[in-house]
Amino acid sequence: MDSIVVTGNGPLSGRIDIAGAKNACLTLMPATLLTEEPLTLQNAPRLSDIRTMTLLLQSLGAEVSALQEGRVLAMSSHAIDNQRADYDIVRKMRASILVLGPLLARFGYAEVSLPGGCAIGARPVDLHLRALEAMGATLDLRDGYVHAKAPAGGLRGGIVDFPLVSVGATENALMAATLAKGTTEIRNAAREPEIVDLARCLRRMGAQIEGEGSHTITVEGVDRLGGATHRVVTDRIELGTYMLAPAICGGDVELLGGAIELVGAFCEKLDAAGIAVEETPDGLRVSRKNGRIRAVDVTTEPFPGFPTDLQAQMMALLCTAEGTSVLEEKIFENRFMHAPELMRMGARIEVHGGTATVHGVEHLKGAPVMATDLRASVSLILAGLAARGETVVNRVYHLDRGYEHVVRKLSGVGAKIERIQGS
Ligand SMILES: CC(=O)N[C@H]1[C@@H](OP(=O)(O)OP(=O)(O)OC[C@H]2O[C@@H](n3ccc(=O)[nH]c3=O)[C@H](O)[C@@H]2O)O[C@H](CO)[C@@H](O)[C@@H]1O
Ligand SMILES: C=C(OP(=O)(O)O)C(=O)O
Repeated sequence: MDSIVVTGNGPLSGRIDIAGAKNACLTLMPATLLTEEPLTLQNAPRLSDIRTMTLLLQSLGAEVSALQEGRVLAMSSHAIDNQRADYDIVRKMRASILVLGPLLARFGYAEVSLPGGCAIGARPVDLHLRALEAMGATLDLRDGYVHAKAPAGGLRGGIVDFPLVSVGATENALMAATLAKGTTEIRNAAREPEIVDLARCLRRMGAQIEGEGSHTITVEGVDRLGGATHRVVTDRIELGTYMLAPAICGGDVELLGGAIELVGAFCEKLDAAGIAVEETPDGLRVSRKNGRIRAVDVTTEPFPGFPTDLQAQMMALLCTAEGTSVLEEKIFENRFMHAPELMRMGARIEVHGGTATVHGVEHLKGAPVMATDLRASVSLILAGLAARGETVVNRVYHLDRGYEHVVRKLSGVGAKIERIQGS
């Protein structure tokens, strides 16, 4: 298995291109299932999760071609001949559940393997299922699969009232509602930029949607959707991750394609920690002058709050802050697995349930560490950039799910980082 070797070597400077969002692309791709006309996505990230979604769509009979070195995905679902999403693919990626709503809405039937738990938490899909039931679907859980059936005549609009905010369940409900008969109101909807991006793409395909980005989304079902070409929104998590690179080891880096509105709550915490962020014509510039980072407290929340997907990376920064920071993880019940690995590098962290208390130390020391999930992996790389000596991050396949060309991007701004091929 490959590993990444990072050696702390001082301030960074230069520019990093931020890719299209993994989490937007993973919901835009299943939207192809809603129409027999072509859907083309531009600014797609080149990631293993995107390849997994490609395989899943192809297993259903969709045509998916990666053009321009993977930056453009040309898809067509005119010949879907299978409505069963198999365990072998679904188990690799939780976002696979996002084919359920579109398949059910267009074909009236779908079988999708339950994705199961994962390292960061149990992550049930009950809210996805409740949303589809509110549109008249009958669901049966058998042999580890969800067997979903629409009523005769297709899904019907209804009230989907989520008891808690779920990004994926909002996406499934939104996609299904576009082809349901009548009006669907999605209450307590997620407001993430990826939801807004999905709604914009669906609207280009002919859907009638209002209210995306607010708590209530209203969808007027249409008989059919057409094709579209859509540019995937910037990846706010990749953006935040690379904003932390100059924050953690000093310097001045411009993030091309970045925008404050994607990372508002995160920028407020950087400001409190003493990191300067300014808008430029091409994106955002982050700089850190001399002196230590200040400790800050962070609580993860649904958008527009501080994202759980940046919690691990923020913890890496706070390990060397002056003072004590408290991080509260409110979205996933087991998302501090990076803490013991950071402690191997000399960090002082105490974890009690969903709270991690980080006592800042002067500096971290390089060590061999193990990546446990996607964002944990990159937090260890960030910590390694600021540590004294060499850090070897093992098990980097998690990283390939969500970060394209991480070595090229970071070495382009002066970091000492290389990938070692495993056996
Ligand atoms: C592919 C993708 O876009 N992944 C993102 C998406 O995941 P995902 O869509 O899976 O996350 P959710 O927003 O659904 O999860 C939020 C919380 O709701 C719970 N829940 C969710 C669904 C459900 O049916 N029942 C239930 O109890 C989850 O266990 C979790 O505690 O949003 C998360 C929260 O911002 C991000 O960390 C993930 O990177
Ligand atoms: C948790 C993440 O992704 P997924 O929902 O695909 O597991 C993530 O992007 O940090």
